[in-house]
Amino acid sequence: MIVRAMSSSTQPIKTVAIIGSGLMGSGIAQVAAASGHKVTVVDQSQEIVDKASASIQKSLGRVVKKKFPDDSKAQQTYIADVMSHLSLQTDAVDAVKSADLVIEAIVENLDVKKSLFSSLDKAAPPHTIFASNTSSIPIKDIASSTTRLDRFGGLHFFNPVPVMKLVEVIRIPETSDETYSALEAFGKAVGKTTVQCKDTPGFIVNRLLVPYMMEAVRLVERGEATPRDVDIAMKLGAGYPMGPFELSDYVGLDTMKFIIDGWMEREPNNPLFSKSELLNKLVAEGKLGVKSGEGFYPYNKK
Ligand SMILES: C[C@H](O)CC(=O)SCCNC(=O)CCNC(=O)[C@H](O)C(C)(C)COP(=O)(O)OP(=O)(O)OC[C@H]1O[C@@H](n2cnc3c(N)ncnc32)[C@H](O)[C@@H]1OP(=O)(O)O
Ligand SMILES: NC(=O)c1ccc[n+]([C@@H]2O[C@H](COP(=O)([O-])OP(=O)(O)OC[C@H]3O[C@@H](n4cnc5c(N)ncnc54)[C@H](O)[C@@H]3O)[C@@H](O)[C@H]2O)c1
Repeated sequence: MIVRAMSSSTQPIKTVAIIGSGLMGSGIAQVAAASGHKVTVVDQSQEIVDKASASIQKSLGRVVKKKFPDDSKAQQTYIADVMSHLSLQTDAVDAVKSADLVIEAIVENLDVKKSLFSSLDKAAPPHTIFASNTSSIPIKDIASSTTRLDRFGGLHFFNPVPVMKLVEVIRIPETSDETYSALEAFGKAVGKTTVQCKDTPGFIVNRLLVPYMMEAVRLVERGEATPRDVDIAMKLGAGYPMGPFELSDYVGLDTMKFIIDGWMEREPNNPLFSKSELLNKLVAEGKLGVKSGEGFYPYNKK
């Protein structure tokens, strides 16, 4: 059964434009298409969107193995059906012209996000709702680049999107009740549990998770344990599915650095937000984690 969210004008959200086709954008596109929405995914080059298409198909391959075990025909039909709801392109302005909902999942940088939303605001129809998947930037700061504050909110998904069951729905004071309801309904329509949070640094999950991950890095910097032993300890001693170094590599060390730098700028005296030389060094060397082939650990380059 296809469950669709409602847009702020109480029309069902049928079409979704997702800007950014990296780790998060491709995952959000997958779950939105799988729940029957018409999805357009945008990134900066054809090469990047081709890579995203391949990664969505690979991820769907994992989904169908569970959904239709031992039925390769049903697996192929399902993948083809989901992919038929998806198109990938490089023109964001064109993509938002027919979108009921725009979800931004580009680099964690306020100026870049504002510049994108400012141009999309002029191109999207009046009813279109805008949402950011930012990990750490205040939604109100991003929304200030548009004229649709009442139709703006945060939709914070988790990595890997097809597996993680939560979406945080964030409202700013101007977000209308209709917009909030539509965002919440969209989260549910793509199969997630939603929680509400005010527009505070890191919302709920990252406000607790990122200081923990950064403290693990500082523990290693102080020479108290190796990353490997910290990871083993937190998995076996605290029941986490990944240790903090594995998780940092999975999230992306550039994203981690953007998050902590942004918070430190806002609250320079908060020791939970203090920077790490080790993290900065790895990012400067291009060691961004799984996506670049190396972070705290080496990975097989794909
Ligand atoms: C910073 C941001 O703002 C916020 C964030 O996102 S913070 C990060 C939040 N994410 C986490 O904390 C992730 C923690 N890690 C985990 O939960 C697990 O390690 C994991 C789900 C990533 C992988 O699980 P693990 O058991 O180690 O590996 P694996 O067996 O390959 O995968 C488990 C299941 O998920 C599925 N899966 C994993 N990745 C998938 C993907 N990208 N697409 C589809 N399915 C996937 C697998 O097929 C498998 O399904 P099965 O159990 O039916 O066989
Ligand atoms: N990585 C995570 O675990 C995670 C989890 C939740 C939220 N987020 C947030 O989601 C957003 C995306 O993170 P990600 O991990 O997917 O990053 P990523 O680096 O994997 O992907 C970002 C993509 O955005 C594209 N991009 C950059 N500027 C663009 C523009 N102007 N127009 C179109 N595309 C553009 C890049 O080419 C890249 O493909 C960030 O705001 C991040 O903080 C990340």
